[in-house]
Amino acid sequence: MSNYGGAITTDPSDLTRQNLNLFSLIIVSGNNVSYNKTFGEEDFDPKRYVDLSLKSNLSKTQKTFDGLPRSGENGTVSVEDLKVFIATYFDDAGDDLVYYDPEDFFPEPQGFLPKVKNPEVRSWALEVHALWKNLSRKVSDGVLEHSELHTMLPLPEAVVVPGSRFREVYYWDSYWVIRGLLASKMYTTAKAIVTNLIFLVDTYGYALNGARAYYTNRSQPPLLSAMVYEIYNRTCDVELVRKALPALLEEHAFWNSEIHKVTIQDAQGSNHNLSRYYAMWNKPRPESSTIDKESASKFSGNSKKQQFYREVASAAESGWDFSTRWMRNTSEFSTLSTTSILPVDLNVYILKMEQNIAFFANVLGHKSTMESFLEAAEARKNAINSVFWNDEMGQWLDYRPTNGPICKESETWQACNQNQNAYASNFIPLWIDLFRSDAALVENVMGSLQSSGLVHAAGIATSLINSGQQWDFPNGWAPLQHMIVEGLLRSGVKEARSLAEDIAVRWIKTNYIGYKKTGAMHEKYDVQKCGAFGGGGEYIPQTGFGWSNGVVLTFLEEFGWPEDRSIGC
Ligand SMILES: OC[C@H]1O[C@H](O[C@H]2O[C@H](CO)[C@@H](O)[C@H](O)[C@H]2O)[C@H](O)[C@@H](O)[C@@H]1O
Repeated sequence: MSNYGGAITTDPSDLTRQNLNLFSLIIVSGNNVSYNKTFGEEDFDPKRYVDLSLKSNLSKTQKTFDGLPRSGENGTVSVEDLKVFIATYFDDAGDDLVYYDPEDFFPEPQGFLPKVKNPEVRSWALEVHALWKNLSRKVSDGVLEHSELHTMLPLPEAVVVPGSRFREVYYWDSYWVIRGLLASKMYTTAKAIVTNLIFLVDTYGYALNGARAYYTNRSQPPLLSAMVYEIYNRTCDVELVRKALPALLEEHAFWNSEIHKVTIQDAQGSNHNLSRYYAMWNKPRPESSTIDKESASKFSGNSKKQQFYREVASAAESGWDFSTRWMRNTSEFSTLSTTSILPVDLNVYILKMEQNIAFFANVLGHKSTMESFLEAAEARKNAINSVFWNDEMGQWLDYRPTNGPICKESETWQACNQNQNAYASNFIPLWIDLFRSDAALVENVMGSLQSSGLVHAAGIATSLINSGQQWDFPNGWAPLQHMIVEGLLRSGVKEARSLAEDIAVRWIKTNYIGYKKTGAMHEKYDVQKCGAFGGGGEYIPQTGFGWSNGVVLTFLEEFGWPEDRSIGC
């Protein structure tokens, strides 16, 4: 288990032990191979190289690599030699996961989306449902027997991957995959995903960003308790709750540990504890090493570079990699300052975790745990209201303490430190029953959402800033649509329900038209145009796609689709 209390717990030699293969070593150590300029095709993706697995042990492979002919001042290896070397010593990326036929998959499960009456929509929904088969995998015997040759981690159960370059399980994606699997009645597969995440918490002390050795320095938005809650709601599986509770307590401690916890004193002098993202890593991300090095080249001096790398990895921990949300100057990527920001959504997820732990403790009869987590939830709710809520705007805003990097001593709250830019995350508290139980508040927030400029023809934009980063305008992401729609829907306010349905219909249509045009479900969409997929960021747009499939199925289950409603834009 990792000791996340320290500043950095994982160095490259540690990574080697944890299966990070030769390519990550080459990339991490900055060896003289310039991949992005001299090697590979136009769609070069550094992640591919850290996903390859070694055919035999590292020392032999390393020796051969060291012996390759070099030229020029930098001792560059030729593209041809490198290609031969890779083909000889590595198996392909993706070979370490094998296709898996989920036992609970049926082409048309009993009771599938009963409210979807329109035949065209129904037949598409069945195609989306069938994608679970394409995305189901299990780790190969090679990974289980020789994990030192792979960056893939040896998960005990079958997995559902997002798709394309994302060949491994991702933490927060799994929540929407599970929501979709529940609509598809695939309860065994949903539980297997949770079992894998519990395995990661048991092994590392927290749920990793993804199931790869190079993700062992950070987590992702903490939604494990929400996954267990949804599965329990459908299956009443008390054993699952019993298995999950210790892992959830451990995860809660992780997010409240020294590196994540920040104390803010409000205008009335009361102290509030909130959490931030903070990756245990201050080097280039192995899966995006060439890109990170190039971005860091602006900084002179090791310590500035290291701080920048930590901000980058922490933004990846947020799931919003990358976004102007994390930049002090929204037009300058190098001003990334993730660890200096208290994010609304992270604290909402932790509040949900606290509520869920209290609920599970009650199910298992652990009264004192229940009471202490009800108290923790109440305290965090107050903190969210005191630090993030902006009454004039009717939104919850990220908070950036005055003095830049968050210091140990408690900071005093100032209104001007709230980030007033419109982000979809400003509305995520609606997802929590504690915030949506007040009808007047819901109406206020709903009005604010409608006038924010975020609601577009094909869904809710991530932000209003077109920065070229993928978690900004004009991209819309399935998880953000889902949390806001579900929040509005469950508020019980009539107008909020109809706004929720309106957004869900726009989202379903854009997914449908995009699917008909391209034959695929996409990772993100362009909310300006119905049927257009999103772009920007550091990799080419991906298809598959776990959370998009999950959200479409969840929306169709909730709202249905009447026979006479057109699916065209
Ligand atoms: O390889 C670059 C980054 O890719 C991941 O982030 C994106 O995809 C994930 C899977 O769908 C998603 O969870 C995340 O929100 C996306 O931004 C990965 O999670 C990053 O850590 C990684 O550096």
